[in-house]
Amino acid sequence: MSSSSDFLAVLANTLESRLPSNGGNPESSYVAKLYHKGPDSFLKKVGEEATELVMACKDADKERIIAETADLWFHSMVALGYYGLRPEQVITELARREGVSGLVEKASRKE
Ligand SMILES: N=c1c2ncn([C@@H]3O[C@H](COP(=O)(O)OP(=O)(O)OP(=O)(O)O)[C@@H](O)[C@H]3O)c2ncn1[C@@H]1O[C@H](COP(=O)(O)O)[C@@H](O)[C@H]1O
Repeated sequence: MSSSSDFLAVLANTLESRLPSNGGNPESSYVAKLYHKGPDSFLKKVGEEATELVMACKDADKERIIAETADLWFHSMVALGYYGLRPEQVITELARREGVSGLVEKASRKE
């Protein structure tokens, strides 16, 4: 397989193709169905998957942690796609933060 970010880009292209404006069919596609129903449908899933990830971590169940993280990332990407955003933009934001301690960044906000 190509790099992880390439994979995310391919998945994002698939999600984009499921938008109503691109002819996504809610009868044959789970993502198109979410987009057809509107933001509440996938925002609810983001909340549910985050909670399920917390529970998997509490149980220290590594297989479930991976599966629930995949569900959370996937539904977050569905949200990104709906708002016309790309995973590359999230990766760019994380890269921008690279090397900046969270403690230092937080302290800089208090000034
Ligand atoms: N990565 C995923 C993916 N991960 C999870 N899911 C679906 O997300 C749904 C919700 O997961 P849950 O565990 O909450 O299952 P559930 O209890 O049945 O959920 P609900 O009934 O409440 O929706 C399930 O139907 C999963 O199959 C996914 N559906 C699609 N993809 C990707 O999106 C692409 C496009 O999918 P379609 O639009 O369906 O063709 C696919 O080719 C995949 O690459």
